[in-house]
Amino acid sequence: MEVVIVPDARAGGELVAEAMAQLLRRKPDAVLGMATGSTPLPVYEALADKVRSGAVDASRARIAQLDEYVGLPAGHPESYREVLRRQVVEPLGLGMDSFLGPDGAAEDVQAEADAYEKALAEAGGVDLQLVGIGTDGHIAFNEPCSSLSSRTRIKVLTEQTRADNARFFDGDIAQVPHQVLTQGVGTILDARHVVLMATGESKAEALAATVEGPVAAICPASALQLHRHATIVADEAAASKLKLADYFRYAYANKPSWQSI
Ligand SMILES: N[C@@H]1[C@@H](O)[C@H](O)[C@@H](COP(=O)(O)O)O[C@@H]1O
Repeated sequence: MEVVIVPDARAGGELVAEAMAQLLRRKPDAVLGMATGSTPLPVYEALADKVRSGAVDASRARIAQLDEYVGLPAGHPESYREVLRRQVVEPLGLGMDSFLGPDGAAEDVQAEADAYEKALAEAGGVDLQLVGIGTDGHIAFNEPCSSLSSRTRIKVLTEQTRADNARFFDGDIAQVPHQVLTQGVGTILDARHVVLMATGESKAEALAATVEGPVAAICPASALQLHRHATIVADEAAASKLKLADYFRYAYANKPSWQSI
């Protein structure tokens, strides 16, 4: 995996948005897997700027959802479908016909998960999957000890993740659902390129386990070590516990100029 240490979240956002733009120039109907949370926001802002300025045409892009709360009523502002509609689909000038995602309000949740796997396969698979990381090393909503070959399915959140996400629910953990639908670790590994973005000190420990620890289900993000094209984009604070940080900086500074992330 390549580890790119950037000065701040804004620089990371620009780098990842440019990789998405390059992909769209090469493959205009690419499937972009988009994550929720605070971390990817600079990517979405930078990509929308590129679309507005005409630097890239995203009109044929397809947007795929990573995970979703179970049981929030359709249209709930914190359902990830709504979050991605506000933060990605609309700013890129797309309609929801470009969007792929499971319905967290479906009655038969496992059937919905299976249908989502099928929809992703029929769309030709995800070209670039952006993920964040939880403080416990989760990717999407694959909590510690998730199967590293899991597919989209229902999961129960840890208390820590619910506490971390309570800020989106008026700071009230009681409003954060216990159950979620999430792409599995195996589903994420099927994407052609996976980009994990991490910013801030609170992610430093999980990031060190992801990059330099063993591949282990206790840190689901460590499964990215098995991916042939995984890129970690971390700011200085998130990278602060990496033992090989100097090597990663050196490698990035000396890579071929034609090679993007
Ligand atoms: N399901 C999401 C993850 O996809 C995200 O990576 C994580 C971290 O969010 P943040 O980027 O806000 O720290 O939050 C949630 O748990």
